[in-house]
Amino acid sequence: MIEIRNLYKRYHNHHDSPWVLKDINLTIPSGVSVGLLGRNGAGKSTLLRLIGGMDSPDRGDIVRNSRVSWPIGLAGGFQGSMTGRQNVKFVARIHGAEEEIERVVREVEAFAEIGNAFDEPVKTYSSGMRSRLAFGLSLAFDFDVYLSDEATAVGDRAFKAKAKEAFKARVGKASLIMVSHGEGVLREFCEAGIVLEKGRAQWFDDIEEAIGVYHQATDGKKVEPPKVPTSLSEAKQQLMQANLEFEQARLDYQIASDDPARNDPDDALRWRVEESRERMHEARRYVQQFQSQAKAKPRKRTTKTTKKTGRP
Ligand SMILES: Nc1ncnc2c1ncn2[C@@H]1O[C@H](COP(=O)(O)OP(=O)(O)OP(=O)(O)O)[C@@H](O)[C@H]1O
Repeated sequence: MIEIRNLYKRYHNHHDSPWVLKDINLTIPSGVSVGLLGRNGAGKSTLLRLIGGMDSPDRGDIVRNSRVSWPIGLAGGFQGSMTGRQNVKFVARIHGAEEEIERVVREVEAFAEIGNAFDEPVKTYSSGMRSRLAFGLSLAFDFDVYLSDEATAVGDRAFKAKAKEAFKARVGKASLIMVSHGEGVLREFCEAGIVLEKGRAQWFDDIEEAIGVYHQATDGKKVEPPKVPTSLSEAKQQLMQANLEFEQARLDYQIASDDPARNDPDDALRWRVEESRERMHEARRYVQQFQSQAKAKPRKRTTKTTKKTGRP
């Protein structure tokens, strides 16, 4: 269980600087995976860092009765002049896993899949390679609660799939507190949700309810959880809708990318494109499934009957 009591946080220590988080009171039960939602700048990463003990609150307390990870994939802590292998050994040693160093190194090397670069200095890595190393490192240790800040957004499709599998393998043994703009990812991994709005936090036992409240607060939209189609025509209708949503998301992303005032479209737009593409693929799979079922079904033989006798 993690208890957060009367927590306040702001970044500049003069009195008129705004509170990023004010008077947060939450109890996160053991074994419950939680999604953190809120618009850009709402304080999600700040809260996650505070829970992980990487930063301290201005007021209030966080009581952790379980082993809590650092945010998965946090790549900032590596020593640039040391190789990936040396960094991993170093962390394993300070984490008190002296007798397990070889296992940790093996697991991180296998997970990160960065080839010979594992023995090159980390300062030569791309940000994706750093994230892979950091992701592998977090997962090589057993925690009761893993913290994840957009960690599933790292890497290409294959790596994302692998990251998801790694998370799934831990469900049951450990829980997650996850920040993501990807609602599909939150639905997949979290049961409960916390919505941050104007420095305050609201707890929901059901992630679906949290997603609904978040949308209501940000864009006034009512969202429905994705439905499994029950017929070919329903599947086709969903595919048409998914195509439209994908095109719209792509257009919004393109407009934001072309806008010289924004140097980078935000994560929320990127996630919308990714997720609507996923939904489109899924909708297409359902259509194909119904079509092949229809083909496989033996057609009912219609036997002609004569009107008068009723006999064939
Ligand atoms: N190190 C820092 N120094 C000063 N201000 C900061 C720092 N980190 C975050 N902030 C500010 O605190 C607020 C909350 O930031 P935070 O990154 O926690 O939000 P977030 O909800 O995770 O946002 P996003 O969805 O954009 O990642 C923002 O206004 C941000 O500018």
